[in-house]
Formats: sequence, structure tokens, C-alpha cells
Amino acid sequence: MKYLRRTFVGAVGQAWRGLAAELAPADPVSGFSQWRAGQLLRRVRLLAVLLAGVVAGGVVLDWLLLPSGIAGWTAVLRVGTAGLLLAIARAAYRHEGLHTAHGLLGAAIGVPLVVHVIGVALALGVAPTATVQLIYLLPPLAVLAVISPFPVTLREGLALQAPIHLALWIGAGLAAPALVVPVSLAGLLVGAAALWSQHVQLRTLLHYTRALSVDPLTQLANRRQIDRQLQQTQRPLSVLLIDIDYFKSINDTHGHAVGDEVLQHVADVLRTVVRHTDAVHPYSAGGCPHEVGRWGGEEFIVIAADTSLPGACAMAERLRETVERTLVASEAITVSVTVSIGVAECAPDEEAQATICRADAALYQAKDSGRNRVEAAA
Ligand SMILES: Nc1nc2c(ncn2[C@@H]2O[C@H](COP(=O)(O)OP(=O)(O)OP(=O)(O)O)[C@@H](O)[C@H]2O)c(=O)[nH]1
Repeated sequence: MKYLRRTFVGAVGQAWRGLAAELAPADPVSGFSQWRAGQLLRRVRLLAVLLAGVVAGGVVLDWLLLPSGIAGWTAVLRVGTAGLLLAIARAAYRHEGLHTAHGLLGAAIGVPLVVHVIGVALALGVAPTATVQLIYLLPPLAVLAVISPFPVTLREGLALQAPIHLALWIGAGLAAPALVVPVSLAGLLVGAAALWSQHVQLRTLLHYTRALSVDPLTQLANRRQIDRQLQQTQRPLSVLLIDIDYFKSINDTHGHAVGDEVLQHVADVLRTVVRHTDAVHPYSAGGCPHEVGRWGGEEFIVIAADTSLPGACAMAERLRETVERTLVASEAITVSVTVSIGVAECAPDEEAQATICRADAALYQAKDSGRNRVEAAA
């Protein structure tokens, strides 16, 4: 067994170090050349076959060494093993070149990997033969590093460009440029996938996925992203709708370009004040940070996570006051702006859209009452 393990570790280590050497001088954004891609593919296949062999060996050991008819954690391991074998086989044989679908290997391995990790946790506690399991669980654990940027994507719902680190336990480091993208189903964030390939223009893809969620003028989250965030933010939450007062007359007096600068200025103030609030009152463990977005035209929105109405009103007052205090300097002129804000707390079982409607009603009330003020929804 020791000999087998040492042989395996040696072989995989060699393949892995080769892989690291292939990729080391690669361009961190555009990926690697065609020649390197071919080399990489051969290495991946070699590695995949090695992994498949070890995993298959583990299954056989399972059947031989464990009492027959065991369900529970061994069943979990076997299901995981089967999934992993499928993923490996798919990655190793179905794709002739590295392309986007091939890059989804990360996600394909991720699912059975989770099953494996659950299996390890259970195995460590109960099984005298846990080490047998660990021998064939080590390769998938090495791949665990592949999914390390995934939690960020899953939490934020944003695409990330990140080096994907391979080879945790062999000792050889490898940082391959990759794009981790959110995977949505019917508007719901259900997972994340890693894409890496010389054919995929990572910069373009990143730009494209970013354009789907960010307003180009203010660089705040756009309405689409805010809608998504609203679905994911846990209750309690409050919504602040912020509208610039007499914005049309700013446009009419100073021109559209100055109007754009005013929008950017207000966006900066919101971002800064809300971030500061995050730092002073850190959001709950595992929860979402407050989110600031452009709701449309001259209207902005803040989703205040884990915040009840009094806290949200205090935040709104701070925002209003800061906008009022700061002037927008544009070439030869300075413009002063104010905002009106409507605030509503999401009631238990209330749809987020209904909360936004109440915040909107409060905003109209603030406008009717003279502007440059905060109103809370009933
Ligand atoms: N510069 C610029 N103007 C925009 C943009 N989007 C919307 N607007 C303008 O924002 C103005 C909104 O005007 P109104 O809805 O009448 O509101 P207001 O003048 O702010 O008045 P109150 O909200 O009642 O205080 C319109 O003139 C739009 O053309 C943008 O991206 N840039």
C-alpha cells in the first residue's frame, strides 16, 4: 500500500510539476499559446487517467475491506466516486481541445468533490479504515483548491478573474488564469463555474459579464444586479430610494455632461458613506454587505442588509447630509445638489418589490414635503 501510494504521489507530482512548468511563463490574462495548450491537454489527460485509476482502486478497496452491505457514508463515497470518475472521463476523452466547455471541468468536479468531502468528514469520525478512504480521497482534495474563488462568486453573484491554484498537497504551485462566473437558473444563483482556456478571451468575457451587472456611468450595481441581490439578501433588510432633487434643471442649466458628473458625484458619496457604515456596523456573519445601485435615471437604491427601519433612516440622513455638504466641481463651475430619500423596512413575508413600492411612496412624500429630506414608509 505504501509503495502504491509513493508511486502514485511520485507520478502525479511529476505530472503536476510539468504542468506548473508549462504554465509558469504564461500571460496572466490571455492564457497560453496553442503549443502550451496542447502540452497542457496531454498533461491533464495523464493526470485524469492517474486519478481515475486511483479512485477505481479505492472503490475496489472499499468493497474488499469494508463489511458488506454498508450503506451510509460508504454509499456517499461511492456515489461521489462514480461522479468523479464521470467528470474525469468526460474531461479526458470527450474534448479534443481546450475550450470553454472543457473549462467547466472545475464545476463538473466540484459536485462530486463536495460529496467526497462530506464522506471524509464522516469517515474520519467513524471508520477504522478511514486511511484507506483517504488514499483515494487525496487526489480530489488536491483539486479542492480549484474551487477556492467560488465562494466569492457565489456570495456576490459576480464574475471574478482569479488565479486558480492547483496542487495543494504535492507542493508544486500553479496559478492558472481563470474566470469564475456565476451560474444562474431562472434568475436564481445556483452555482459557479471556472472557465480557463486559450480560446476564451478572459478580458472580454470579464468585461461582458461585468456589463451585465454594473452601470457604466456610475460603476454602481445596475437594476438587474440589485434585483438579484434582493433575492439573496437575508431578512431583516431595509431599502433606501434616493432621488436627486431638480435634476432636470441641472441638466437644462449646465448641460448633460455636468448632469452626468453630478450623477457620478452622488454615486461616489453613496458608495463612500455606505461602505463606511459597513465598517462601523459590520454586517452579520455570513450575511450580505449593504448594496448600492443605480435604480434608473437620477434615482439610486441602497439595500441595507440586516438593518431595521431606525438604522436605515439614520443611514439615509447621513447620506442626505453628506450630499448636501459637498459641492460638485466641474471645470469653471460648482454645482450644489440635494437628494430626497424614501426608506422602508421589509416586513416579514413581504416581497422585496412591495418594500420598494413603499419606499417609492415615501420618496414621493419627501418630494411633496419640500425635498432634501428623508421620509420613512408607514
Ligand atoms: N445627464 C443625465 N441626465 C439624465 C440621465 N438619466 C436621466 N436623466 C435626466 O434626469 C431628469 C429627471 O428629471 P425629473 O424626473 O423631471 O426629475 P427632477 O428634475 O429631478 O425633479 P424632482 O425629482 O421632482 O426633484 C430628466 O431630465 C432626464 O433626462 C443620465 O444618465 N444623465
